[in-house]
Amino acid sequence: MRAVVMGAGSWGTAIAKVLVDAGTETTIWARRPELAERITHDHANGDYLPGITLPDGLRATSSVVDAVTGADVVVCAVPSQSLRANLTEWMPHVADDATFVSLAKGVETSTLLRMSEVIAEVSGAPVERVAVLSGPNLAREIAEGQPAATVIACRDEHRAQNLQQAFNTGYFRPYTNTDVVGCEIGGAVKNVIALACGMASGVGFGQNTLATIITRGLAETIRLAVAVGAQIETLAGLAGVGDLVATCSSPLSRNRTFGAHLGQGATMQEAQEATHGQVAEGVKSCSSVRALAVKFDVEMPLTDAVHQVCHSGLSVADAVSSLLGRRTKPEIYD
Ligand SMILES: NC(=O)C1=CN([C@@H]2O[C@H](COP(=O)(O)OP(=O)(O)OC[C@H]3O[C@@H](n4cnc5c(N)ncnc54)[C@H](O)[C@@H]3O)[C@@H](O)[C@H]2O)C=CC1
Ligand SMILES: O=C(CO)COP(=O)(O)O
Repeated sequence: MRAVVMGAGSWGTAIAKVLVDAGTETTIWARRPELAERITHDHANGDYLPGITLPDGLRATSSVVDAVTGADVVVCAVPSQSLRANLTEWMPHVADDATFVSLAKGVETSTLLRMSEVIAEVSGAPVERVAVLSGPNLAREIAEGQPAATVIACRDEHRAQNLQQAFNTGYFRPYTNTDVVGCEIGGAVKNVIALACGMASGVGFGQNTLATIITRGLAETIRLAVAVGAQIETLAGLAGVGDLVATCSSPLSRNRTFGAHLGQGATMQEAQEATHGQVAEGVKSCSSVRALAVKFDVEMPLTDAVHQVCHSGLSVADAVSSLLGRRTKPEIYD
């Protein structure tokens, strides 16, 4: 099996290292030729993963044709809102029977499509050839070889099992799942909830508040996921609660960090500058997740609040008051 990782940001680079460590022949595509050079010659990607030594076996290129030609597995490692444009450019060079793996955690704002749906639409591939990799996987920890597990979801179980072998190392343990919808909704919504946790910690609230946001965030994630067609068990797994807890608790999370700046009183622009323009997917996905919730008639108060803070100028303090001022209700309802 020959894999190509399209995108040499933090997660693309870490997952390329995983693939090589798993014994899979791997190329990584970087937009900038100088970055491809550095990965090839210095075995480093200091912009995204400073201090990490990449394996000698990892080949890098900035040529799309060179990267994609002959690849059996195309791993899509660019941000959600730019996946469509990137993939459109790559497609003329992708093999007819290639398998796609999406790493992106978001929902397209212009169409409300999940990333696997965007891939199927742009590539014309049947959904059985599109997989998703998602779990509690902060890139830096994985690149350091810290143990973690993940989920590889694909409607074609046999394909998921082949991918499981391609990504399986002594420190990175993939489980298979056929519930692509559950994994994708879990991954997209946890970024929004991580923004809320960041806001709370930025304000100075403690663990009770964070646990409340994580738990109620999971409740609204489950409501949306099930409405869209997911299995509830997936949200109790690595791509649901696992990723939610990791992202909401870790200072390494870009979404949580972005939210923390807002909680400390920064404007959106200041938060963007403070996080050096790094992608915090939840900032855009809170709009598409909220729109999906409206479409499926699902109540998502935390997502609503994050959306209003990020896009309607609501202050974090007012968002807190409005969340706590809602009518009281039972913990469990449909
Ligand atoms: N960093 C992490 O710990 C994890 C990230 N993810 C997801 O993986 C996806 C990629 O994330 P990262 O690698 O962390 O992002 P990143 O910001 O570190 O890197 C993005 C890569 O995409 C490239 N790119 C191509 N077209 C682009 C465009 N139009 N705009 C911006 N960048 C473009 C950039 O050059 C860069 O190489 C995201 O959806 C993220 O949510 C998932 C799990 C872990
Ligand atoms: O998806 C992630 C961990 O699983 C990374 O989260 P951030 O994008 O918030 O850094």
